[in-house]
Amino acid sequence: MEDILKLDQVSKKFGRQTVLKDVSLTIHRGDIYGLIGRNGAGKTTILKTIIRLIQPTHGTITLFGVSKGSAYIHQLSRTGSIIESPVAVDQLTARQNLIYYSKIHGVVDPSAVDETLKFVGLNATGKKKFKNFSLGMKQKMGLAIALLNKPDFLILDEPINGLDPIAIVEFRELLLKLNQTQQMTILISSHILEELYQLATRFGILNNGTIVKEITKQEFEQQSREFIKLEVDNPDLATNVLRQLGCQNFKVINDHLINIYQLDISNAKITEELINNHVQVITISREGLNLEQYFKQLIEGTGDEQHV
Ligand SMILES: Nc1ncnc2c1ncn2[C@@H]1O[C@H](COP(=O)(O)OP(=O)(O)OP(=O)(O)O)[C@@H](O)[C@H]1O
Repeated sequence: MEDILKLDQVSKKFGRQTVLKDVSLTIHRGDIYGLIGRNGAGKTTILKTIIRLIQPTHGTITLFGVSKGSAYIHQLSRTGSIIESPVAVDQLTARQNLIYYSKIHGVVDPSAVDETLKFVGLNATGKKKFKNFSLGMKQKMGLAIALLNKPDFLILDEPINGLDPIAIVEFRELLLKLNQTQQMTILISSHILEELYQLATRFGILNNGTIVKEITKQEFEQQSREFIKLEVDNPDLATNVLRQLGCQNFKVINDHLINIYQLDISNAKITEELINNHVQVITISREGLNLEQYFKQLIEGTGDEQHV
């Protein structure tokens, strides 16, 4: 699998504050990589070091196989980005902005402007100027500018922050389309886990400037799958009862605990059969982690329910 981006032990200090500590992460071609972290964790700093808005204090960043000098800058032309908030010219319309930025970026294909406007859904905004756009329109404008040169790698810093639920869905669909139809690799930072979960294929979890875990969505789903946690006085007898109930998929964890991964038999039925067979049920509960709980467990932090 081709690596699009690799950070190897990247650190960044601002004065005496260490903001990134030995950050290592890898993004493969075709990934939608969700960079998760609380406010101030260092997400924007990582993205800025990638696009060379700031220089790391230590470490190596390799983009499309290149890590140094003007060759790196050259590879940056294969990326598109929105860092912090989308930037466009206030006094210009959507179309005028795209014409302006296509000149700046040296985009030669004249059809790129209209195609891109249509793709992001800003083709009917007429004479409305960027300064009068809604936040959702501004994000789409930022995306359109980032897409003008048909990048292979898109870097987005909290692009859905502040968007209403419909705008979030629209934005998500645009990104999925880019990934699925144009094989665009996407790095997206966010602290809105639920949203990122629906989009990303891999996650990097950042806490206090350190990547504490990289995990694919598939691995996460395996680790977080629901199961029944059964605590009993006699696991040997309990497993016989489970088999009699037609349950094959369970694991004895220790001399009290059994995890049951087959969820088609109710807790009530299991409890009833165990009691009938003189097994004492100490506790029985459904377990499983969503991304938010997983994240909280990893960083052992606090936060509100939706946003960490
Ligand atoms: N140019 C700078 N000079 C000094 N400190 C900075 C600078 N840029 C960022 N920081 C500090 O680095 C830390 C990480 O900031 P960063 O913006 O990367 O976090 P973040 O994870 O993107 O947060 P948020 O979700 O709030 O955007 C913060 O403590 C911030 O104050």
